[in-house]
Amino acid sequence: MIRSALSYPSKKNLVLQCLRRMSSLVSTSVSEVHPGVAHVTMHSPPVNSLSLSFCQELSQNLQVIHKDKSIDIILLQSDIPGIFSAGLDIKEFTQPKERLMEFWTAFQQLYIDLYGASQTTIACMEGSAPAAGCMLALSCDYRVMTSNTKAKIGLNESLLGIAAPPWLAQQMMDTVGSRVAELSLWRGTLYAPEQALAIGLVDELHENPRERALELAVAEFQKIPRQARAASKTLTRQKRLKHFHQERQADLEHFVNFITQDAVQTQLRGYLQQLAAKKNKK
Ligand SMILES: CCCCC/C=C\C/C=C\CC/C=C/CC(=O)SCCNC(=O)CCNC(=O)[C@H](O)C(C)(C)COP(=O)(O)OP(=O)(O)OC[C@H]1O[C@@H](n2cnc3c(N)ncnc32)[C@H](O)[C@@H]1OP(=O)(O)O
Repeated sequence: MIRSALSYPSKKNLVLQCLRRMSSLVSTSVSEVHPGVAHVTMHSPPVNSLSLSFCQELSQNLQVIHKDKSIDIILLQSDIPGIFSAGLDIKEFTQPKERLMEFWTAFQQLYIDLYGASQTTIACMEGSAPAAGCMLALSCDYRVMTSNTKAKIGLNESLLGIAAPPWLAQQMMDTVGSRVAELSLWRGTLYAPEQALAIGLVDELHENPRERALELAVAEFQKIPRQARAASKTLTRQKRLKHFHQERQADLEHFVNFITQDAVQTQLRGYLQQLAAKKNKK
């Protein structure tokens, strides 16, 4: 089910391209909520976990927006209460090798499309963002998180018996500094909003992140000339993206070799069982 609320008819280009996709897309929608400002809304119940098709769809929507020169700010949000994104779909890790490769390639592409977006991007987190959910947020330029203490954010991969890929670990280091990242990576720390704010993992807490993000976009960010925002992003991100492209194939091989190890597969199955058991206890 795709929900599209393109409220500015003048943006024909964006509208038409999104409408064309509506028949095949199921988990994200795009809507222009203010001139130049687009919401990208994730809706893949129960927890917006990033499956192969979800990664591909999100990427495609971002690519459509990238081409639309009338949009200069993207607000990434979820409409599942209490959840931003649960990170990668763990069930994908148990698939055959060819599918694993396709999956990781789609996840890499999503990183490129979000981290490399020329538009200014704001993550509006009304709920938890573990692991690759945190990657989505780290790839944005600005992060507004709910002040609800039930929400958590961080890189918890080590608790699944795996590790974040190097480029995600690097995003964490770039954002919170090496030492805090180092500790949080091996501990798999998930931070409550106040803690996340204290270490600089998020930029602001707000009881209504969507409202705050739109206010920031219009009252603050759009006042800075678009080309200056884009050029500033290039200054800070170009080197990382260039390196990523150089290492992309090696990263893919590394992922497949790592994830297909028997010990890792056993650990992941155990983690999925823990999640199911937790749900049954509720
Ligand atoms: C030099 C050496 C380097 C080595 C590294 C090399 C390469 C890299 C290798 C690997 C990298 C792999 C990278 C991984 C990044 C990831 O994103 S891993 C995913 C991590 N995510 C999580 O741990 C989140 C787990 N989920 C939760 O904590 C909670 O579900 C929640 C998000 C906080 C929500 O809680 P809530 O109570 O609302 O919901 P439930 O827990 O009841 O869940 C509902 C339903 O959803 C299923 N589910 C939850 N999360 C996932 C998920 N990530 N994938 C798939 N399914 C998920 C859960 O099982 C329930 O399912 P149901 O019982 O069938 O309804």
